[in-house]
Amino acid sequence: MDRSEEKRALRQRLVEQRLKMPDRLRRADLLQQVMRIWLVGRSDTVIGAYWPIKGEFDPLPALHRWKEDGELLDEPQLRRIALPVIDKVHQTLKFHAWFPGCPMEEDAFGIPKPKDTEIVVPTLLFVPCVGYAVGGYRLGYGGGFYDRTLAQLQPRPFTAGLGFAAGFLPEFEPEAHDVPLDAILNELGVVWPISLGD
Ligand SMILES: Nc1nc2c(c(=O)[nH]1)N(C=O)[C@@H](CNc1ccc(C(=O)N[C@@H](CCC(=O)O)C(=O)O)cc1)CN2
Ligand SMILES: Nc1ncnc2c1ncn2[C@@H]1O[C@H](COP(=O)(O)OP(=O)(O)OP(=O)(O)O)[C@@H](O)[C@H]1O
Repeated sequence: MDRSEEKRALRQRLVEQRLKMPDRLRRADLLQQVMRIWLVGRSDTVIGAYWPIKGEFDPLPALHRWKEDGELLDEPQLRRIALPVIDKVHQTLKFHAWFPGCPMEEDAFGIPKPKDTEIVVPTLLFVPCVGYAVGGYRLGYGGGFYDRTLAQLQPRPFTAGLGFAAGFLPEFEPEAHDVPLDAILNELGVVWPISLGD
């Protein structure tokens, strides 16, 4: 098997396993808590996330609460959530404002995306992971959209991968185009960067 066939087989196995996860609700609840605690230390006002597919963790409930927390704190700048929209020409992602109930349409992969809302520039991106590894490396669906987007975005947003513990890949070998994530969170806590304690 060559590298791309190997990655395809690995993706398929991880997605099937994720869809079958018996305790996903509990694990998702834990990861929402990890996200909320982690976000307390950040000062972002625009966060990019994703509309979950194929058993991905849903980051939107925790982000909606993050947005409401900002309103309670009476911050001068309103907090905003954004979702990715594929730029067909450049094969990269742009981020459009999203709010519950916002008009949506399906993209080429059948993933709902905001319809005609404002383009915004997130300072933090939550990135969905099929698998992930030490070093901040990530396995996605093979479109290369995040790699291409991160290679181009100026200034580069802080990137935080989200995945379940079962997606951890101890033997993953990154490729030259893989842009490492700055942090990775799973339902057990922050798993990258590895903290060595004080
Ligand atoms: N929820 C979510 N939205 C997202 C992404 C994501 O990873 N998750 N993306 C992140 O980039 C972009 C869409 N990228 C995608 C790339 C490929 C496939 C896909 O369905 N691929 C085929 C073939 C996979 C293979 O080669 O193994 C498939 O799964 O059948 C879906 C989305 C933008 N939106
Ligand atoms: N910076 C880049 N410029 C051009 N092509 C790229 C770049 N980064 C990745 N690619 C291409 O995208 C393809 C898919 O990459 P990879 O298998 O790493 O995707 P992935 O990270 O799993 O997918 P995704 O980000 O869509 O979830 C590769 O064949 C690669 O050639």
